[in-house]
Amino acid sequence: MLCQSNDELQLLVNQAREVIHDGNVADYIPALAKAEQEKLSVALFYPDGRLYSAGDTNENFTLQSISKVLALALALIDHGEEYVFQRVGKEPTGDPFNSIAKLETNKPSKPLNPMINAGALAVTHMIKGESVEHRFERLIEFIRCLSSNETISYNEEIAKSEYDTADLNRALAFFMKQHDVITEDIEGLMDLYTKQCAIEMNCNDLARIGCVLAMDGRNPETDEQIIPVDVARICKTFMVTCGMYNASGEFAINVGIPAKSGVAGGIMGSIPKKCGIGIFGPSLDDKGNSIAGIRLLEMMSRQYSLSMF
Ligand SMILES: NC(=O)CC[C@H](N)C(=O)O
Repeated sequence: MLCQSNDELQLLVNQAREVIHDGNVADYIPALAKAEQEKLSVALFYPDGRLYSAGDTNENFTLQSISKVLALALALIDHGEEYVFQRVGKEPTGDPFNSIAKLETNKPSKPLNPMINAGALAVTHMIKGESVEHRFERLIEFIRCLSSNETISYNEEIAKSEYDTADLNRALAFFMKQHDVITEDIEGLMDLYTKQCAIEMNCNDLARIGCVLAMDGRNPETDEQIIPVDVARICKTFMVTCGMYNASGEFAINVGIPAKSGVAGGIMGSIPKKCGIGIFGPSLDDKGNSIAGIRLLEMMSRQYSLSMF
């Protein structure tokens, strides 16, 4: 049986806190280094509207790489599968999320999947709109709709901090421009991408988004089909194969659910037909995943038999 109370979750949060000091907060984006390492929160959102949560649940965090799943959904809605996958692949890399290595060795020169930075930049490039501002407005409206929260916004300080220091991402983008995967002005794309990564919410909002994906793209409360069924399926499949960076294989064995993490410490889980999970814990392991968040999911998976496999 799945979790039925906040108290059950609180016990798991207390146990998972034990590993917090085995990790570190991300600091390659300077503003992220200010995060409080001890924070930890979790929320579960069920299709019948129940929400269970524990820990620092009011704490806001930026989506970072979790936004890659949502940008992919919008690009697939905008262009369809064929167009998108002509420009970005479907295979895991086994490399760190910001690696440039396989961009050069893979032929034809396109990023291997939409969950690594190169692939995400190519996907964000595909979001339709009349200007960078309009494209960002479309993406954030989409995310407001998915989370049923009209107040979702982005963190300007973190967006600017990443924009000012994102030279590795610029390098990835310029490489892809040389190979016609990206055709727009790179500074505009970096502006859009860094704002996308800085979209902010708490674990309750994230659990609601996870639940929409779990319910094949349908908002269980309003019955609105926000994401087409096939697009939701593709997103969840990438979450399984590439969602936890180059720890996705181990995570599939130890936890066994579609999940996507970000370097601010968020993890979005989506258990097909059952529920959405939102986690925030900024202390990261050496692969860049929330160390206590992973521990929490491992314990939840065992206690509630969550693995799909
Ligand atoms: N892994 C992540 O969360 C990376 C996102 C971050 N904004 C980057 O592009 O480097």
